[in-house]
Amino acid sequence: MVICCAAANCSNRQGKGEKRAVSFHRFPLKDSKRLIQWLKAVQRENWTPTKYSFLCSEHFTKDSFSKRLEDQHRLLKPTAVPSIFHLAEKKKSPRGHVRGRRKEAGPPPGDVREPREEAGCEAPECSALPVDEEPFVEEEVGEMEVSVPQSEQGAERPSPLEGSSRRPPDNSLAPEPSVPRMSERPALGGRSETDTPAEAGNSDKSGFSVDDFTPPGSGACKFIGSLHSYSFSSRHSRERPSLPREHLDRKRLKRDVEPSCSRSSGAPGTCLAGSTPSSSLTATPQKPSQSSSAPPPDVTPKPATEAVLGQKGDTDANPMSINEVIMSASGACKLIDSLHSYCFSSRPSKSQVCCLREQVEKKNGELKLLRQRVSRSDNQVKKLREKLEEVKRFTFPYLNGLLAPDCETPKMNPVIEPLSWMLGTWLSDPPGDGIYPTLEPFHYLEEVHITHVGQPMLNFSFNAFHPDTKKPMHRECGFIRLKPDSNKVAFVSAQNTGIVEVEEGEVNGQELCIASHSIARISFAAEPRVEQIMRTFRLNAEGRLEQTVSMATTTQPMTQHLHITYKKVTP
Ligand code: HEM
Repeated sequence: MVICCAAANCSNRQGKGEKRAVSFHRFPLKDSKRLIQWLKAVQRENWTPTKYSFLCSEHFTKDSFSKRLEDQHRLLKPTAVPSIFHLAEKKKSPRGHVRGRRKEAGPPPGDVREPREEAGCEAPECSALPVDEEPFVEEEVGEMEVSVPQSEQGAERPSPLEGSSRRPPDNSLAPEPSVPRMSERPALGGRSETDTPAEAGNSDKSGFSVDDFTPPGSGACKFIGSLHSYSFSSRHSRERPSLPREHLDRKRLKRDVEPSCSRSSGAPGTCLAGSTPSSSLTATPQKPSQSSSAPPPDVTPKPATEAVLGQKGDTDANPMSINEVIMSASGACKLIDSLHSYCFSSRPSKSQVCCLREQVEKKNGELKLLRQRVSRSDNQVKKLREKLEEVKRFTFPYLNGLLAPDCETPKMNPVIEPLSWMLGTWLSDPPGDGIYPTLEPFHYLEEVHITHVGQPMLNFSFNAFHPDTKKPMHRECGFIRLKPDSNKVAFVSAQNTGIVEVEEGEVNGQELCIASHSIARISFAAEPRVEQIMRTFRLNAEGRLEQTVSMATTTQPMTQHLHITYKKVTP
């Protein structure tokens, strides 16, 4: 790491051949009031300091410094404001360097990430210093600044006021005996002396490890961690708009991971760049004795840049404005931290969603089973209905008419009105009685349908069943007509025994008396032949329909054959 002075026309940098020590001091990023004072004094346009920006001690008056009691080490006073600048002219530095005016739109000089070719840090070793030029970086314990004394190989030891140490010519990073505080610091940088940039691959090249922001196994946190990286990289890009991103990344990769001891091959423990995390901008002074009595230093690897330049809590600055610099110092990380908080707080919801999804899938499975059960039940119900219909047909065949679907009854023809009392469905009640001289008495069930369809006639059907077996017996059907404007009735019937007959008579009130007018029979009808038939229908006082049938055969005179009473079951 090379630290350069951010002042225009100042080429002071750490590690450059200097005859005298110059210390470097961070910009007071956390003290907005004083930061503005610094920026006004620096007078650099379109530039914003970052935590990697420094001013060298040449821009401060002598009274800006104080001495630490313990070792007379020079400290920048917390109220110091730079005031010594050479802004207008080019001049040759006392050390022979030409101070070129910095490019205003270029990346910040003095920034440790500044490319080597940029003004103010043009030394080729800026990004990869030879080991023997590896800068001695001392973490200044005074408030605000990191004092980075530079020493030249073989140069005289600088005064305590200007710096603190130099490295031995043999490239040993052994501490200066007069600066025990440094010698007591082991190589606590983000990497050990044997680390190589490749070995530090887990660390972001900006000096921040992805793991710094990413809890293991957390995809969301990795994303948020990338926001951190973007926060730094995007600013970096804005500061170098003319450079391709790959170029920038390559440079940053190379430069940012190299703390002052990164390439050191010196003896272990000689790396003085490894500052502790306490090297924040508000670090309090340390006594030399504290080091000797302090517990063993934390050897946990730290991100390289953090180890060298300060805590990662010191956010980089946004180059857009001073206010944004201040805001970004605290706001950006707060925002990202809040994303972390949201990330963690939202996880229970995600698990709840997963839980609910499992429940929904489970319910869907149950619903599928229920549908299968309902389907099976529907089939069972269908089969049961079919069985019931079959049972009804066999048990109460005369009820078929009752189960017939309803249909709108047409308006009755007035001609048949005298016979309207016969309309309806009738069931035998009690069973009918059959008698005849040649027969054993018997009983039977009968279902009668007497209807009309709007025509001037009645339609009838008589269906007899065996009372025990329910098997069909005698059946006949036909029509009953009325002669208009009279009570004369014609009864036309066709019987299953092979007889077709016409009976005529009169209707009187609720009684119909008819007698055979003509009887026809099939050639193979059973004997004895029916010679004459007489019937009487009446509606009795109880509202029941009664029928009486008498007949005369070739062997028997007119004798009653049937009597039955029906109970009306439908209109
Ligand atoms: C107007 C309608 C009917 C006429 C004209 C009629 C006529 C006859 C005749 C001629 C016989 C033979 C008698 C004999 O052998 O001497 C007979 C027998 C018989 N009829 Fe009727 N019948 C009628 C209605 C019924 C009805 C509604 C039943 C009810 C179940 C019935 C049941 C019987 C039985 C059981 C016999 C005896 C066995 C047989 O020959 O089949 N008849 N019927």
